[in-house]
Amino acid sequence: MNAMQPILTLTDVHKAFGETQIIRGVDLELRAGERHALIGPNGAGKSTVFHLISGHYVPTSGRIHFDGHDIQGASPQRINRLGLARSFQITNIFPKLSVYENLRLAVMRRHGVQNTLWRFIGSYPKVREETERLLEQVRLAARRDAIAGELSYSEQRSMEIAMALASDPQVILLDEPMAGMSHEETDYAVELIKQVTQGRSLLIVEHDMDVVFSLCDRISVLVYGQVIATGTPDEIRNNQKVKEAYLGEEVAA
Ligand SMILES: Nc1ncnc2c1ncn2[C@@H]1O[C@H](COP(=O)(O)OP(=O)(O)OP(=O)(O)O)[C@@H](O)[C@H]1O
Repeated sequence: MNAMQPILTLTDVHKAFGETQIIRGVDLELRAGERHALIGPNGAGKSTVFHLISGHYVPTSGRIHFDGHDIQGASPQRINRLGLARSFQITNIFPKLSVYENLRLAVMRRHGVQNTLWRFIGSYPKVREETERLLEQVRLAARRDAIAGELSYSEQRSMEIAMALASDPQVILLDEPMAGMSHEETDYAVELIKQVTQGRSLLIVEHDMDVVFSLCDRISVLVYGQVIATGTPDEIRNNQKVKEAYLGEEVAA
């Protein structure tokens, strides 16, 4: 991985729903190995940008380049196979299966072993090993036999991160991973995210400014469908345009 090199680049990306322009020429660069936050007021278009990157929405125009590939218009499955994973709140978790079984399924998916018995048998020890490693990584080893649907709120968030890691992605997208967490849970999740994103790139949407400023190397500010500034936490804190357009007291604080 070549630090400072962009691994994901959005160039003049637009998205309209009917007549309504929501994303109005977004330029955004995620560098290899960095932790990057996308912040902005409610309705600025942050989730829409994530949907565009992950292939759930097709841009109206513009270019999305990921690790040597143009991915605008590609399917979410193809984008995931290329090495970009997005943590979804609970959607691809089977609530009645155990934590271990869920993670094993996610790991098996990566190895393409769900269909072929012979390949499944051949790679089984590897699947087990990787599943165990994931459990350790997100500190859920003690909860391996718990039913996924019965995990505490913050354990569920850890599990979603593990599900995203199962594909061994170069880039991880996290959409408000701390939403609804207590202060202690948030501190714990920040440490966890720091640890599991080592050697990967992170793009995160998060409303908790303490989290954003302590976790991220760089921040991009999205206002009304456009990135108005990108920089280090200090640069963003002192950026006049950002202060005026959006954060004001929060950034100055
Ligand atoms: N599928 C859709 N069809 C029409 N309008 C949409 C669609 N998805 C999002 N929008 C609109 O686009 C705008 C941006 O929404 P988006 O959820 O991307 O903002 P956000 O920055 O993530 O907001 P928040 O911080 O509140 O989550 C909103 O006005 C929303 O109503």
